[in-house]
Amino acid sequence: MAHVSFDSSALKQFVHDNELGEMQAMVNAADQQLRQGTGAGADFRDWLHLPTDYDKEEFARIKAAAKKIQSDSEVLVVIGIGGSYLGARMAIDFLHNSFYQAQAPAARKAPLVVFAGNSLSSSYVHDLIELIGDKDFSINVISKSGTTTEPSIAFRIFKELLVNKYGEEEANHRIYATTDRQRGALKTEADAAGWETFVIPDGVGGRYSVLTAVGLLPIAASGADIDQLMAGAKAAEDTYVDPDLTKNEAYQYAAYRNILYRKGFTTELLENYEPNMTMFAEWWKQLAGESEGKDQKGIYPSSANFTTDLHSLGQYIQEGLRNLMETVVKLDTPNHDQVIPAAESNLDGLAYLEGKNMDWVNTKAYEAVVAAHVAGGVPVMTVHIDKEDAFTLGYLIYFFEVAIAISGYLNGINPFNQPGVEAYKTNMFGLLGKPGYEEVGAKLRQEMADNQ
Ligand SMILES: O=P(O)(O)OC[C@H]1O[C@H](O)[C@H](O)[C@@H](O)[C@@H]1O
Repeated sequence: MAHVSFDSSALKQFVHDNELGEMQAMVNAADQQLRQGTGAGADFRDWLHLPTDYDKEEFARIKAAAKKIQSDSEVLVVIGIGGSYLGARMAIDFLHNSFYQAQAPAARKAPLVVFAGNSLSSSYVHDLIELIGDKDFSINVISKSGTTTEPSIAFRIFKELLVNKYGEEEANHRIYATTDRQRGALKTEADAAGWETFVIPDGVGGRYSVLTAVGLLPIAASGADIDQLMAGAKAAEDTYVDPDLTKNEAYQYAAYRNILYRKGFTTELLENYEPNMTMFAEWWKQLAGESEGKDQKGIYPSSANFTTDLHSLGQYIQEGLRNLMETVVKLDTPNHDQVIPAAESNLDGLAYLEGKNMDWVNTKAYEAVVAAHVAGGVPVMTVHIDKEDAFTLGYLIYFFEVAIAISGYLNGINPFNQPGVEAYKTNMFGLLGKPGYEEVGAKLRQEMADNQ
């Protein structure tokens, strides 16, 4: 049974039968660029074989560190942004009880994993400090570059809190740094203080790093099964190797979204019918957006959460500007189902659903939405997942990673760089007065004054 399967049956009115086959030659070329390393960004392809070639010694250390954190901390503060944040966040949401954050520690059997350094909000930091209160805590600071502003600021604050609570020596046993093997400020500081460090391999970019220590340590600390996560990714690595579009569903997805993009469907909504998959879409948005949005082109990745957003965005999707395509990640079997109870009266008009399972209703909603949106001119693709467990998540992660890489090459860009994110940083450093950015700051301040 396929753990992840791709369904393009709702595309009939948007894509002719011949079109997929006509992408085959381009897909072969993209596959070669990716697998032979002949494409742009070839130095960042090590995620391709991570599920097989990961560092087993480090993997064991990750598990040991997770155990230690579980034994001595009620809270784990995970500090990171972008690719150093979203993977762990989405996986923890995906793999736990929906109210995991609110569960009593005994039921959770693991520390509460909270995230910081993913914004510059001072209130958020204040509130998190209040949440930690006098609880025992540890810090996992994650940054590939080791110099990103948001996590650096948060780390200063939480490190100070930790040192004040435990003293320098014990604090050093409660800080876990995940960073570059040898470069960057974080690595230098970690070495000087003797923190346990984990490596973000050189050949793995941030948005492709969830199956490295970046994702694995927080996920393991949360009590989820990282062996199964890797096993699922490995199964996907073995599955999506043949570039033949009749056989490779990840490549099919990449090809279809490019066919649709070239017809003017320039925004893709990643959708779910499970609230605990909201963050999965956030992870996917970085993966797709940073990989593909460059050289003044690329599909704009967006998301919607159903059925919730059918009552807000639904109107736009049904009848707004016709540049949307949708990709639903549809869970086929929920971990827990719920029967709609019988009631004495039928004042709510729900008698016709008595005794039915809620998930059956959810699936009918999905089928109804696909039909309505297709009729409204929105192409819909579906990625079915059979379960919401660690194995399936690993599989799903790999499905999207490989699909987005192929998709980027199909659109003629380097899927593994992100030059555009530097523009705002340079301006911000100028305005903040960072040494070396004085000229930028002066120029910007002048421009702002002129515009007043
Ligand atoms: O891990 P870091 O070096 O701190 O980077 C965190 C994130 O910020 C950057 O601005 C990049 O756009 C992202 O690709 C990266 O994932």
